[in-house]
Amino acid sequence: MLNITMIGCGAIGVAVLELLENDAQLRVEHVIASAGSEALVQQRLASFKRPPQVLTALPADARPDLLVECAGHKAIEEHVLPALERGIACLIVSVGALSELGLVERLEAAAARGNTRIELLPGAIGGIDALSAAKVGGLDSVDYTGRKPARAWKNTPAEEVCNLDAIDQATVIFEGSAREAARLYPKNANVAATLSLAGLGLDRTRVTLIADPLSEENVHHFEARGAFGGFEMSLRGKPLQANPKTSALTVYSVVRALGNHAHAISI
Ligand SMILES: NC(=O)C1=CN([C@@H]2O[C@H](COP(=O)(O)OP(=O)(O)OC[C@H]3O[C@@H](n4cnc5c(N)ncnc54)[C@H](OP(=O)(O)O)[C@@H]3O)[C@@H](O)[C@H]2O)C=CC1
Ligand SMILES: O=C([O-])CC(=O)C(=O)O
Repeated sequence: MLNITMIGCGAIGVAVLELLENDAQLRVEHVIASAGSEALVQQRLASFKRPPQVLTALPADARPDLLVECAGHKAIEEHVLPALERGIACLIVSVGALSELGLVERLEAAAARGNTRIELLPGAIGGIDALSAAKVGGLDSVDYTGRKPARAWKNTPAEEVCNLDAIDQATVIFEGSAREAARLYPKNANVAATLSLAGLGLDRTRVTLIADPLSEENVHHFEARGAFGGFEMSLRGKPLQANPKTSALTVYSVVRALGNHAHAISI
């Protein structure tokens, strides 16, 4: 059985724990919460048969098989980098964090010192395997459009672009590079960053973000062209009730990735 530590226990974390509750091969022993949020997280876990222990940092002697980040950009600096140094393999969903200059190199160096690995999870998008394979032959362009219901853009810079409560049609709230999208919309542009890291990079991947009051889905659409030919995909994700910014597929992506570490055949 794999012993897992999870960072963050919000919409994604709780849903992952629910799916793993009866899993014979994967066990989340510890959850790392923000300082001051331990009691709240314990409350969220109260109905679990064997709730994980809630901590605010990984104990010095803890050696989980895997550490999975489901928290947000700041958790990479705070928890993932030190865990890598200690040789703990890490899975990351807040891929947009890697848009910060120098962070990719710091993660690589920490993993090399710890002789371990980092896995960036596809989260709310699919087709990352095809895109990163296409990159081997050379890519010419990758264009991504992220469309979410207006409420998903609350408390983001989109509020300065339009009145999210008043718009009655789809409204473009951002056009630019994936690097800038990830900086401005950390909770909404992880897909943009993931596509960039798999494909043309953060500065050459073109991003359009749309607030759509007529949509109930988080729609991720991208088109890639290159030596391999062309490829486009549209993924219409259902948002999680607990957090409309986040698609349910992100939860399944975490469970799939953890399962791939435990099962004899990974797919
Ligand atoms: N790759 C992808 O496709 C996607 C990635 N994401 C990423 O996943 C993250 C989590 O999403 P979601 O669960 O919906 O968000 P939530 O806000 O529902 O939950 C995040 C939880 O993590 C906790 N947290 C934040 N920072 C830290 C920290 N440094 N250490 C420990 N706990 C922390 C928060 O606690 P508190 O509020 O008490 O700090 C909160 O409980 C998002 O921020 C986003 O970056 C999300 C969707 C898709
Ligand atoms: O969950 C989603 O639909 C994607 C998301 O928030 C992101 O790209 O950060």
